[in-house]
Amino acid sequence: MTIPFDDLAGLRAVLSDLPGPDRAAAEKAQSRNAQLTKPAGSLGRLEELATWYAGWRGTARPVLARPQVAIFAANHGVVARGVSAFPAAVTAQMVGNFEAGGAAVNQLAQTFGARLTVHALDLDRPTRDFVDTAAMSEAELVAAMAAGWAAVDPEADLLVAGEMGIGNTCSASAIALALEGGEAQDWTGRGTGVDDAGLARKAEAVAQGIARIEGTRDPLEVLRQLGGREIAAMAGAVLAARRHRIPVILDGFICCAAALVLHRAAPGALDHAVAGHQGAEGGHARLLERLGKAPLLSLGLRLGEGSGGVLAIGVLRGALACHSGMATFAEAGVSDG
Ligand SMILES: O=C(O)c1ccc[n+]([C@@H]2O[C@H](COP(=O)([O-])O)[C@@H](O)[C@H]2O)c1
Ligand SMILES: Cc1cc2nc[nH]c2cc1C
Repeated sequence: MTIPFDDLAGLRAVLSDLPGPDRAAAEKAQSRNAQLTKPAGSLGRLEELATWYAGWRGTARPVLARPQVAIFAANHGVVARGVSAFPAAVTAQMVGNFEAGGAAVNQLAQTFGARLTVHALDLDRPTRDFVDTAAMSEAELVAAMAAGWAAVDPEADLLVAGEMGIGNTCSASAIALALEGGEAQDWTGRGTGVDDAGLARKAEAVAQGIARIEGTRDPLEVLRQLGGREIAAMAGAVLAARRHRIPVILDGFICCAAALVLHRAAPGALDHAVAGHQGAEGGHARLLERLGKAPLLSLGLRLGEGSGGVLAIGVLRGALACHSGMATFAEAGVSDG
């Protein structure tokens, strides 16, 4: 599908015209759920998950056939400030590892039957250091969001958006602080594992970046100012999924910061998304609260690369297998009470 925007005005137009779920399909799914051979409500959140998925796919008895995991990679100028435990070169090295099948997400995607696509975004051209200046120009922001949009397979029936980018927890923290307020420390965590001095440098970079753009509230402008490309691309991908009515499972802190931009830009923009997990990164739990999303899993992950979102495909698969495969009371000849 062609990309329906080539500038910020076009992006805003897309955000103001988001499709909703198929309510009739969701109602049919709800009524099927009520007839399945189990005490009402006994499958807990699996029941609402199946109904939610049915509504977005427009069918009362859906199956999950073509999940896609899209990983976006980019580099960050702010890394020069010593805000990560790893050097920027690791971003490109890990892209090679994804392509060779050697990363955690490769194993998880294979285990949960998802197709993995990897999208490296101008790795040789890091975004500018957001402490000093805007991370991206308008054209760069639009290009990164368009890359995210284009990465989504319109035939997919589930999207997990993931990322790889040394330094990107710093950028994600700054975005969260700009949009949600509070103190830099509230949103700044250890990322790949920085020590106390690194954590202090990181919180300082976040605070300075926010001071530089003081008063900027527009979510897309916050994203342009604070970067990075993979965060913008994830936002573009989640938006494209909405256009195709493809349900989304969100991953960790950085993915949720990308989602937050959409959430603040258009109320309800994340209705087609669930939170895959709550990770260990400082600020992720708070961010999920602000998104109004309860995580499906809580495993102490802080890897990124879509890992927690892919694990949650297993939960969704379980929910849909029960919903679409179970017998009704009438079919099984079981007394319904
Ligand atoms: O997803 C998360 O919550 C998460 C938490 C901590 C680190 N990461 C990953 O680690 C990298 C960013 O960490 P850092 O310390 O370089 O900012 C990036 O590649 C992320 O995928 C991811
Ligand atoms: C090795 C490594 C793998 C990653 N995967 C996602 N972020 C990462 C960061 C590092 C450092």
